[in-house]
This record gives sequence, structure tokens and C-alpha cells, in this order.
Amino acid sequence: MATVKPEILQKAKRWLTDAFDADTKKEVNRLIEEDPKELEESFYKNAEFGTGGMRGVMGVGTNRINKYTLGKNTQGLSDYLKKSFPGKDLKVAIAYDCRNNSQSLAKVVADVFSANGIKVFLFSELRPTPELSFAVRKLHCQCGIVLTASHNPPEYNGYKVYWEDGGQLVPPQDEELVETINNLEYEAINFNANSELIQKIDTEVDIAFAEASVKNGSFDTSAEARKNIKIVFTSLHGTSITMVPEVLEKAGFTNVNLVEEQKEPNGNFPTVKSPNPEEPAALKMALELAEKKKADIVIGTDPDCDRLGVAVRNNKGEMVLLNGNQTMLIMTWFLLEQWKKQGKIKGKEFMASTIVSTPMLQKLVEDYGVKYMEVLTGFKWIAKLIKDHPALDFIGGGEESFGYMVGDFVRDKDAVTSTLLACEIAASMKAEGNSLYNKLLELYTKYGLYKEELISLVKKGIEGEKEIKQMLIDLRENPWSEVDGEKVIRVEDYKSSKSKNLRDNSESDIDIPKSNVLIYYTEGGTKIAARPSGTEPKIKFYISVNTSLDSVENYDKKDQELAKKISRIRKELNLG
Ligand SMILES: O=P([O-])(O)O[C@H]1O[C@H](COP(=O)(O)O)[C@@H](O)[C@H](O)[C@H]1O
Ligand SMILES: [Mg+2]
Repeated sequence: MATVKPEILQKAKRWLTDAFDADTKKEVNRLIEEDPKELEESFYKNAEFGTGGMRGVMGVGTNRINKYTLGKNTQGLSDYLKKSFPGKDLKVAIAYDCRNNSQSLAKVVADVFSANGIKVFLFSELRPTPELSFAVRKLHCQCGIVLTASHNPPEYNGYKVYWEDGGQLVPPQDEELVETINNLEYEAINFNANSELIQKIDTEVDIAFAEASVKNGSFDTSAEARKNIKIVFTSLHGTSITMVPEVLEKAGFTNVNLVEEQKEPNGNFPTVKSPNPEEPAALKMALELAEKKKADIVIGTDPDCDRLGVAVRNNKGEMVLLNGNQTMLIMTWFLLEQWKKQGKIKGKEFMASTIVSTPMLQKLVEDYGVKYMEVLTGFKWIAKLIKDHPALDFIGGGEESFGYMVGDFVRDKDAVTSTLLACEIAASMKAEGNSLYNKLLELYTKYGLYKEELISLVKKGIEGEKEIKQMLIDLRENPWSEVDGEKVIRVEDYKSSKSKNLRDNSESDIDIPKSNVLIYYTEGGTKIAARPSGTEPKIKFYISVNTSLDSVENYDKKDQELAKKISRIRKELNLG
């Protein structure tokens, strides 16, 4: 049997003291005696806040999601809220998703806040994450929490933290909060709930959120056009079932077919390998139903209903899954057209995306006379832009990772309104004798044909983390100088905030917060970004290539050329 490292044993033994319950101690003892490897994985560090809150595997230990790690977060957050809003009557809203333990962990979080004298609004059942963002502002809370691990595998859970603007926590608050949490002992967690301070919420917020979603996601498409579009929708066992079908109906979409087998919320996600609409396999059942029903559009949402996958028929009538960049492009185009039609583009509007998303978006947005802004990966950064620019109007924003945000009534990506918007676009295009897919190709003829591919290499645990770190160190030491026969002309290193022009060796500063991201640009317009995921044990490589497209008819041929180029790049750079 492998021996346990003394420092790990010391940390684990801390969990055998009176601050922990009998079941926890029993499991820690079991790990000490039987599973030193798992013990090390569970205790080698504290679970960290990443791109979208704290996420981890459920279980005992400092690096796991359990009532003690989340209790400590909540105790730290309670202390931090008191410091941040002195003298205010503090209020927080709490939502949870379909995952195993989400409901009981939500209760722990509610208990700890209330024990600290903080008023709690707790949804009585599972709800979408965007509804929580909405609720924070509607109920004038200083903070909000969602118990979810988004689209991660079933063994995960997590803790998303929202601030008073409805966006997820960003610097400097996130660092200050982590410091407060790390300085706490487990004995300091106050679990003694004050049930008088916990108020269940549902209908009132549901109605307001549904109305706001319909208002923000519907435009001037006729009632008849909406009836004419055949939709297949799947909630993939997640929270969207509580809201999306209702919102579609309210907006006048009458032909909605739900994937019955996936309607039931279930944290084991029994009908899918992974509840991530980014992975084509997740939409398999929905696509099968679409063939039976001869549907025009298929939409599936992730467990906490902030990301969505959209599939539509191509010009040969086959269903194809759009990637996040494509969904973002078509939604952005549609919103811009609507704002233009309504005479609302006046020079103080903006749209936003992230540094690993398609460069095509900027061209599209600026073509409409709208300002384009780019931030680090994560919708929290887009939400921060809205907060930081109160004098500007936010039209919408998205990213490579599936998900979109329409307007500013929700300050995170929102698969409720985005589902509605996707159906609205499909209906409006069909009514014009066009299609959503063909419209996308038309955009390519205007702005250039961009093709993107995300390569995610899974590297789990302590070893995986080391390997990912090393890969980025290696890349910094031996940067790519040529890719697919094209010279690299610029390298951006977001860790050192330096952008290096390799043509004249000049350097300039990058004016966004530091992050472990490298981006390469070649003379041929290829862009390759590399970064560790902040939500899963993965390193991510984002490849973007482009060419011109003279007509929609030539799309398939040109698209294949770009696909070949991407696979050459993958091979050359050894990206799996
Ligand atoms: O996972 P979600 O749906 O909460 O979404 C969160 O994580 C995604 C993946 O992040 P990473 O590339 O660091 O893994 C981000 O793209 C997204 O903006 C963020 O809100
Ligand atoms: Mg999600």
C-alpha cells in the first residue's frame, strides 16, 4: 500500500476533530486506511474559485465539495458581506440545480447565512442559474448563490457567487473573499439556522423572470411565423424544464416537442454520457426526435440552464450542431438588425465577447457602428463591462463556449432567453423563405469565412494539473514560430500582459487583467489560443482559421479546406 504523505495526513486528521460529523470522520478514516491516493487528491489543496465559481468532485476533504467546504465559503462570505456593506440589512438569494446533493447543500448555505443574521431568499425547487441572477437584482440582494457544477460530470458540484449587480464575483472582491475564507477555521462556521430569516421564493420571481425573458427575447416576428416553426427541446435532466417550455409557449411558439425521456430532473443524467450541449452526443435523443417530427430546430440546455446547444437544418436538409461561435454570430447579427430597425443605434451601444472567441464577431459588430469589447474567458467579465460602463447600452454578448446573453436584465449567460431568441431567428428566417443556417452562410460571404475548433485535453488530478502547468511553461520557453507554413507574427501573453510583435520585436502592454493565456497570430490570419480550463481538469486550445467566401454555394468546398487546415495544425502542434 502506498504511504500517506505526512502533510496530507496532518490535513486529513484535522477532519477527525469535533468540528466534523460522524459520517465525515468515518469516510476520512476509510481513506486514510484504504485509499491514500484518493486521500491525497481530496486534501492536497483547497478547492478554488475558477471561471464560474468553485467547482469540484463531491466528497470529504478540502479539495472536495461538501457541507464543510461550502459552509466555510458561506461563513467567509457572510463576514465579507458585513464588511463590504456596513450597516445594511443584508439579503441573499439562493438557487440550486438538479444535481445530487444540490438541494441539501443549498439548505446548508441558507442555514449558515441565516445563522449570521442575513436574510435568505431560497427557491423552493430547482431553478435556472439566469433566474438567480435576475432574482438578485429584483429582490435587491447584495449577493446570490447557485449550487451547481454547470455541465460538468455527475460526480461534481459547485458554488457560483453573484454580487449585487447580478454578475458573478470578479476582482477585487473574489480575491478578498478567498482571503477571508482561507483565514477561517472550520470551528468558526455557524450552522445554527435562524429559520425566521429564510423565506421561500418561487411564483413571484418566476412570473417576473418569464415576462422579462419573453420581452427581451422576442422581436417583430409574426405570430404565424412563430407557429410555423417546429422546435425540439431537451432539458437534459436539468433545470430548464421549470422555465423554457413555459416561456416558449408565452412567446407564441406552439409547435414545441420535448424529449420526454430527458424531462425528469436527475443528477445522474441517466440518458447522456455528459450533460454538456457542447458535445454532440448530448443532443442525440433530441436529434432523433427531430427526424421523427421533421423539426426545423433542436435546442438543448445544460443542467443549470445557462448554456445551450442549437442544431438547425443545413442547405441539404441535414441537422447540424452549430458551435458556440456560430450561435453567437447569428444571435449578434439578429440583435443588431433589430436595434437598427428600431432606430436604436446611436453611438453609445456595445457588444462583447472573449479573447478566445471568433475574431469575426468584431467585424460584424463594428459594421453596424456598435462598439465591440473583448474580455477574458467567462461571462462574469462581460457582466463586469455592463457594470463598468453605465452610460453605454449593452445589446448582447457571447463567447466560443456555448452561451449567450441578451440585453442586461440577466447578468450572466442565459439559456432561457437565448432559446427564445434562437427560435425567433429560425422563425423569422423561415418566414422570409430563408433559414437560420443559410443566413449564417450569408454572413460568411460578407465578413469572411471563419472556422473554429476547440481542442480540450483532459488531465485529471494532481498529476494532470502539473502537466497542464508544464505544457504552458514549455510553450512560453519554446513558442511556436511557424504554423502550417505561416509565420507567427504576434504572441500575446496574458500572464505577463505583453503583446510581442515578432516582425519588429516591439512589445506593447495588454490592458486586461492577468490570466494564464497565450495567443498566437500568424501572417495568414490564423489565431491559436491556449489556456487551462477554469472549471474542469482540461487544457484548452482554440484554433481559428479563415478565408474568403464569394458565394453561399461554395461554402461546403471552402469549409472543407479550412477543416483540413485545422487538422494539419492539430497534427503539427501535437494537439491530440
Ligand atoms: O460552466 P459554465 O456554464 O458555468 O460557464 C462558465 O465556464 C465556461 C467555461 O470556462 P473554462 O473554459 O474556464 O472551463 C465559460 O466559458 C463561461 O463563460 C463561464 O460562465
Ligand atoms: Mg452552465
